[in-house]
Amino acid sequence: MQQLLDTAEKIRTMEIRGAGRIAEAASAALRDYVLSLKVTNIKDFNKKVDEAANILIQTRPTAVSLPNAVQITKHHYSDDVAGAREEIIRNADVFLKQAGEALDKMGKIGAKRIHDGDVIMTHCNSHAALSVISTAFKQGKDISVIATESRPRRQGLLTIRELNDYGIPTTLIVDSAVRYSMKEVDTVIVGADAITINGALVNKIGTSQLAHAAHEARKNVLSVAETFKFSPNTILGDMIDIEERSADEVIDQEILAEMPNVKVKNPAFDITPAEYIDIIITEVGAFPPQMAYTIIKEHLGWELTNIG
Ligand SMILES: O=P(O)(O)OC[C@H]1O[C@H](OP(=O)(O)O)[C@H](O)[C@@H]1O
Repeated sequence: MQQLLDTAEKIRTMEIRGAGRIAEAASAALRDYVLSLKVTNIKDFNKKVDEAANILIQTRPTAVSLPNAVQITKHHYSDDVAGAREEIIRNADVFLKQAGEALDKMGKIGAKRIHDGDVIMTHCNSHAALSVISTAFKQGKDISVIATESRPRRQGLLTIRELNDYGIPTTLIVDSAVRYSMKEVDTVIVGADAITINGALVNKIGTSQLAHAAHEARKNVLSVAETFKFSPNTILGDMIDIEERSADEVIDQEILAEMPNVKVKNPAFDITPAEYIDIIITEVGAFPPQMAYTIIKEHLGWELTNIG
């Protein structure tokens, strides 16, 4: 259990971050947990697995990849412990393999949307978006990138380092320079923490103003999202919970304490309506956001049948 708690803590503190990475870490943690679980009764086994699953799911509320990965991993049909354990281990191994392959597939599909000479704007640090950008570059396309800083945690600094290592010409801007810089941009490429049934994109705070500015300037907006980032529960009327993080990510607590009339809001994500997104690149193809229902039914439909 300690190993699983350590992974949960790393996800909560964002030592492990990125919607895809937290899903993979959670799936692996659950697999390793059942490997070490010493119970003989299937009821006890299921109870323990559910408890562990909930610990992982509760670490971060927004990225739906996390509960989806946990559900995919823990779902089994066995009525004995050995069989259930085997199924869960297999589920995790398949999920981790497919998640790795998805990045490559999305890279190849998305790169078709990038042309020689394109200037791409990206936000935060998305491994999925970077897969598309790096694939296009490796194909020999002459591209450059404008990357936002992504306050308050400045994940943009991770992005520019990775782009630099690929050898891709990159410009770093502060988040408030997005609209000013849009005239130079051909295509906006971002990741996703969740896609809702109405095709809305939930992603790092600031994504919606970037997409709004792109829409105004008639520039393309691509989101790169594995199918496990689509939210089945939004079909059932649930809303995506937007994570509020601590004020000290934004301002020093001591300075804030000097100003009793001031409070800080630090939402980690925002919602971009479907009409500002041209296409969502998944590992099974490029879809308009309006096709979210089909993707959920075909790839995550199991969860709907699970809900009473
Ligand atoms: O799965 P990949 O594409 O890596 O990341 C997807 C999204 O996850 C990140 O969230 P955070 O930094 O964990 O809060 C960003 O919002 C990013 O766009």
